[in-house]
Amino acid sequence: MAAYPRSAISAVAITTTVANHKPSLLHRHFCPPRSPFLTSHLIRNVSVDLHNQRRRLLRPPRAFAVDVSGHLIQDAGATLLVVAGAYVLVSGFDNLTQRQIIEQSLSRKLVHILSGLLYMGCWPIFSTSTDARYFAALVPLLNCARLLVHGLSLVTNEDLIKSVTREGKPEELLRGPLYYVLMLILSTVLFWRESPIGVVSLSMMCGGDGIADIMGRRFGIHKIPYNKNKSWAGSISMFIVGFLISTGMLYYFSIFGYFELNWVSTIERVATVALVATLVESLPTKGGLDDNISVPLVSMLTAYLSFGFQP
Ligand SMILES: Nc1ccn([C@@H]2O[C@H](COP(=O)(O)OP(=O)(O)OP(=O)(O)O)[C@@H](O)[C@H]2O)c(=O)n1
Ligand SMILES: C/C(=C\CO)CCC[C@H](C)CCC[C@H](C)CCCC(C)C
Repeated sequence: MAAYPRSAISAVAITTTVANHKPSLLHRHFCPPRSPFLTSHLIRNVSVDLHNQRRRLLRPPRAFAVDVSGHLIQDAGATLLVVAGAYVLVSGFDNLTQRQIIEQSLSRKLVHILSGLLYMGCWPIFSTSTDARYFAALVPLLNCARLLVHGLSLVTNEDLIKSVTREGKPEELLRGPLYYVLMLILSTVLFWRESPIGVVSLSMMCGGDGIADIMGRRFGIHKIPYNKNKSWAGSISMFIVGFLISTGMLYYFSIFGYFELNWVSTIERVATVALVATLVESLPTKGGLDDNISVPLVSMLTAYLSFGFQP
């Protein structure tokens, strides 16, 4: 850094800010320029017109404004896109159920598996702004409002009821589906894409718990000794698929650089979370906690204890 005249460094910082719109302004102000061509070019400019360069030095707030409005547009666009995606998913499964291509119970579980996983899969399209998580959380929040309005029968929407309830009663929207979107909001705001805790917990709730139902209904002949409503097929599937989806999602987010993981210890930790979540899901819960609350919460606690808090 000492090799560069201070004026040239500031000029480069401002020029690169306007040209690149990268997130950290401070970082760019204190890093040497990357291109030697750019440096010599700017040094020439600076020596020719010091007055103009001083005027440019007064402009960082403008560059900052460009960054902020860029993030705002990106986050608002991403939110709209994901809201539309959620609408298409629910209507699409209603359509498949109406045409009797799939049963209502399968549609409900596929919406359960896909909506949360696709929602997480969309997180990288949000900006690097600190507010991005709140924009993302708007999507389950809007769905939460939708479930409340229809669950309380203030408005009737057959599509939503057919694709996400078991018996087709509006009040069912106020249980499993509502808890599900509340957990999406909680995890988004608390952990976002920056911590493995939220990613693993939501993967267990969406992928693990969802597959336990699908496999348990089809192949669940052998029941678990302490719970005649659950089967070995359901629980073993939950453990294996929950583990695989969690690891896959962690890998996906690590590709974007949101966190770096030691894969040997990560695999052990994810296996622990999957095991604890599967055990909790297999317990008898007559009138007790819904799986959409117990599975993500116990996964968060176990992941917190094994990964440590990485907000
Ligand atoms: N470990 C598991 C989990 C579920 N199932 C089967 O999957 C179906 C649904 O289970 P579950 O999700 O626990 O039922 P509910 O809580 O009543 O429904 P939901 O969670 O979908 O609201 C049942 O046939 C159950 O036997 C299973 O065999 N083994
Ligand atoms: C049936 C469900 C739970 C019962 O166990 C899931 C209910 C899902 C909600 C009605 C819809 C949630 C939508 C997500 C917040 C966003 C999905 C976006 C994506 C791009 C499809």
